[in-house]
Amino acid sequence: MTDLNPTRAAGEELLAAFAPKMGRHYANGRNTDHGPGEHNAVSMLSPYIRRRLVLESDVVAAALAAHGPEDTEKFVQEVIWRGYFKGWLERRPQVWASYRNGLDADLAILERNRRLRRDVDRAMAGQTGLACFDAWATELVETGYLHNHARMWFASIWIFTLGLPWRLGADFFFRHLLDGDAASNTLGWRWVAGLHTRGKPYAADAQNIATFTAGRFTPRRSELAEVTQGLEATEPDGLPPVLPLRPVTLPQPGRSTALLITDEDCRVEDFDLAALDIRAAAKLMAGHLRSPLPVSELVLRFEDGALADATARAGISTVEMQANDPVGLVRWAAGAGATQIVTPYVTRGPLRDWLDEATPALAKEGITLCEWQRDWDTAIWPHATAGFFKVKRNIPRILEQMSLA
Ligand SMILES: Cc1cc2nc3c(=O)[nH]c(=O)nc-3n(C[C@H](O)[C@H](O)[C@H](O)COP(=O)(O)OP(=O)(O)OC[C@H]3O[C@@H](n4cnc5c(N)ncnc54)[C@H](O)[C@@H]3O)c2cc1C
Repeated sequence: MTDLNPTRAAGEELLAAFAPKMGRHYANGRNTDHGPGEHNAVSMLSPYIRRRLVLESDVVAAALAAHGPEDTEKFVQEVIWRGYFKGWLERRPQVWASYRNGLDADLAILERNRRLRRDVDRAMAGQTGLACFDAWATELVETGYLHNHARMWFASIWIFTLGLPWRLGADFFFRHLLDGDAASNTLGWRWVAGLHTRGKPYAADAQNIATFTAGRFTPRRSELAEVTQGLEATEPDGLPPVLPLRPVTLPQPGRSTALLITDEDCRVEDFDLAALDIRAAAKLMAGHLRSPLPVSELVLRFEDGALADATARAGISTVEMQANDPVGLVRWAAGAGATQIVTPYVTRGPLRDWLDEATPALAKEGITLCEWQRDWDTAIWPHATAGFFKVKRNIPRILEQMSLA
C-alpha cells in the first residue's frame, strides 16, 4: 500500500485493473484476508475513493459495464455503504461530536492510568501475544491499509477480548488508515461495538478467522472473548434523533472567490471553475486534524501528493495552507479581496469542525463559505436515516437517478 501513488491517474489505473474482478470474483472472494501484498480479491481503491480521486459513480459504472447488475450486486452495495455511512453521520452530527469529546476524555484517562496506557501501547505496537491481532496492528502501521474483515476482527478483539476503550482503537485506525474517514471509521467501530445496529455487536470468532485468513492464523477459541453483549449500556439514551441535512450555500458566479482545495474532494475540475472570479486558491493540509495525537507520516504524505495532483489538474496556482488557526483562513480570503470561499462539500469530521470554527470570523468579514455538492451524495443521503437496509432497498432508484441503471 505504501507504494500507492496519490494521483487520479493511478487511481483510475487501479480501477481499470480491478474492473474484471468486480463481479463474482469479488462476491466469492472478498471476505478472505490474504495478508499484506496479497489483497487481490478486493479493490484497495479506498484511499482514492475517500479523496474522490476516483468517484464512486465511476467505480459503479465500471462494475456494471463489465459484469451487469446481477453479478455486481455485492460490489455495488459495498461502495454504497460508504455513502450510507457518510449520509448517516451528516444526519446525526451529534454522534461525531460525542466521539470527539469522548476521545478527549479517554486520552485524559490514559494519562492517569498507567496500566491502561501499557495495555493500549502493547496493542498498538502489536505486542499482545495474540498472533493475528499483532500482525494486523503491524500491517496497519506499516502499510496504512487493512482488509475489511481484519478491521472487523481487530476492532472486536480490541473492545471485547482486550477490553480497551473503543474510541482509542478508532483513533488508532484514523491516525493510520490511508482511507481514514470520519464516517466509515467511527461508524465501523460503533457497528462492531453494537452501538450502531444496537444490541448486535460483532464477535471475532476463532474458526471464522482461520477460514477467512486461509489458515494464516489459527487462534484458539479460548484466546478470544465470548461476546454476549455490546456496549449499548454506555449510551443508555440510545441514538440521537435524525436531523435535517445541513443547508448548503452554493457558489455564486461572478463574486470574487477564494478557492479551497482539500482532500475531502480532489476533483475540483469537475465543477464549473470558469464561472468563478477566482482571486486566490489554496490547498489546505488538514490530515493532522484527524486526532489530538500525531497522525501517520504515510497519511500526511498521501494527502500532500493528492493535493498536489488536484491542483495540477485544476490548472490553478495555489498557496499551501495548514489547517491551524482557523483565523488564518479568514485572513487569507480577506487579503485576496474574496467575498466567497468555494470548496466541494465538506462532510462531518475534523475538517468540517475546523471550518465551523472559522465561520463566525468569516461572517464578520462578509465572506460566505460556499460548497458544491455531488449528485451521488444527494441521491443517497435522504435514505441514510436508519439501517443500511433502507438504502439497499433504494439502490435501483439511486442508480436510476445517477443514470447508471
Ligand atoms: C472498524 C472499521 C473501520 C473502518 N474504517 C474505514 C475508514 O476509515 N475508511 C473507509 O473508507 N472505510 C472504512 N471501513 C470500511 C471498509 O473496511 C473499507 O472501506 C475497505 O476495507 C476498503 O478496502 P477496499 O477499497 O479494498 O474495499 P473493497 O471491498 O474493494 O470495496 C470498494 C469500496 O467500497 C467502499 N466500502 C467497502 N466496504 C465498505 C464498508 N464496510 N463501509 C464503508 N465503505 C465501504 C470503500 O470505498 C471501498 O474502497 C472500516 C470498516 C471497519 C469494520
